Amino acid sequence: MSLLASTEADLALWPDSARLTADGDVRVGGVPLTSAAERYGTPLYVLDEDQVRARARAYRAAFPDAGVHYAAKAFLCRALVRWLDEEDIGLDVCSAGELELAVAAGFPADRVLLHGNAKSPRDLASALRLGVGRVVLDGVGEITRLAALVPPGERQRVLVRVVPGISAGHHDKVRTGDEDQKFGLSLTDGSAQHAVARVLATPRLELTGLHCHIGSQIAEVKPYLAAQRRLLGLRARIAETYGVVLPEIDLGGGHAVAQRPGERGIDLTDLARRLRAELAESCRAAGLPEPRLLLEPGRALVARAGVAVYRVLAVKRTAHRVFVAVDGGMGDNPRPALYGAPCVPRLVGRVSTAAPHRVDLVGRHCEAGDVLAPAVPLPADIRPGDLVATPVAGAYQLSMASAYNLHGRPPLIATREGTPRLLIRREEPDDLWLRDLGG
Ligand SMILES: Cc1ncc(COP(=O)(O)O)c(C=O)c1O
Ligand SMILES: N[C@@H](CCCC[NH3+])C(=O)O
Repeated sequence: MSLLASTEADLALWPDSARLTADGDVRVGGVPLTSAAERYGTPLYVLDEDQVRARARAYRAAFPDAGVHYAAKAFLCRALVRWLDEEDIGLDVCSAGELELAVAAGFPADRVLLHGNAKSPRDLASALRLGVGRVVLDGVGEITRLAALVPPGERQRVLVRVVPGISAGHHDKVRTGDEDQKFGLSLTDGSAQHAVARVLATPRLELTGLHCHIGSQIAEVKPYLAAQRRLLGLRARIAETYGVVLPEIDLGGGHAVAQRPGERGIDLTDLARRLRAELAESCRAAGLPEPRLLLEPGRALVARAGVAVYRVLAVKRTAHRVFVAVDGGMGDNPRPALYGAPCVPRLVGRVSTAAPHRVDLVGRHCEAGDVLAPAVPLPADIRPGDLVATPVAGAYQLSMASAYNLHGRPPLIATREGTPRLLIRREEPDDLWLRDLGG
């Protein structure tokens, strides 16, 4: 990133509501970050409710006939679940914990999909007890385990997760469409076809469709078209062999957002148009009715709505570097350490006329690798007590946060029309000690 790009520090990556004020503060959802940091302490996560709702509406507008299921692993809390329900978005969960929280918040279980490459007995029992809409089968062994739990006379709707042989995404660790990884059933070695045959022969399961998820942070449309083609090919063979026309295909999530200045996220309108055109063409050629499309975006619904706010605790100059250490780090945002993911900080709360300097923005955890952003420009006069905020913080930060070094996890507030609401309180040392029974 050039030094200039950061001094200009436009708010393109920030929520649409973000406004710079004359004194160097930034308002998000009408709430000044300095006053939020004063009131709730730092590190602090801020989620702009209107931004989440706007993204949900953008999906509904681009995919009016599809089922859009938010991938709860990106971030989950009860208020968010209610906003999504109001915006007619379904959910994708991957544990009993996520499912139970959503249902406790009033989310209708029949609009939830349950995922997991290794579903526990509790995951499956919870899914059946709460009446989850669909279980996405990820292995042949799961077929009998699930069927055995379905009460007599009832049927559980399921999808089969297929490995389409197409992978994409920002890092090897999140590419999931290739052969020889832990997710899904291979088309190439026949496992997917075998699972389909088994499900069709299992009276307590109803196969509604095929699923794939090729990876995360994908900005191009082409990999989705290729994956859709594979699923439609299998669907056509199933129709030929068994006379069963599956009513759904699920292309998973993975839609990219801009994480750096100048970057672009996926173009939803283009994605929708090209998927729909190809779906229509392929089904016409096969002489089959079109299936309903399901999608599972996580990041693309919430990432840009989130901002993380930190307080600078220390500035250290060494022979070749300047370290700016904040009161968070890999505990609340493990993405830079895990994937080298970008993080674009800006000074908030005062105007600095000092020239930008390259610094390493680091956390306060006991690891040399606790670097939030290496070699990023911040004003040369940055000092302890300053606030630094990082945008695009709404996905896979708090949901992947840990209490490493017994620093509790940060709170999260929602902002809307100038009003902050505390949605998740700070995790205090007491919360952590309570689990330690001392014996
Ligand atoms: C099965 C499945 N669906 C959806 C998602 C959501 O991905 P993203 O947040 O990149 O949209 C994931 C995570 O990558 C996933 O594993
Ligand atoms: N946690 C990953 C994406 C999620 C992968 C889940 N299948 C990231 O931050 O990029």
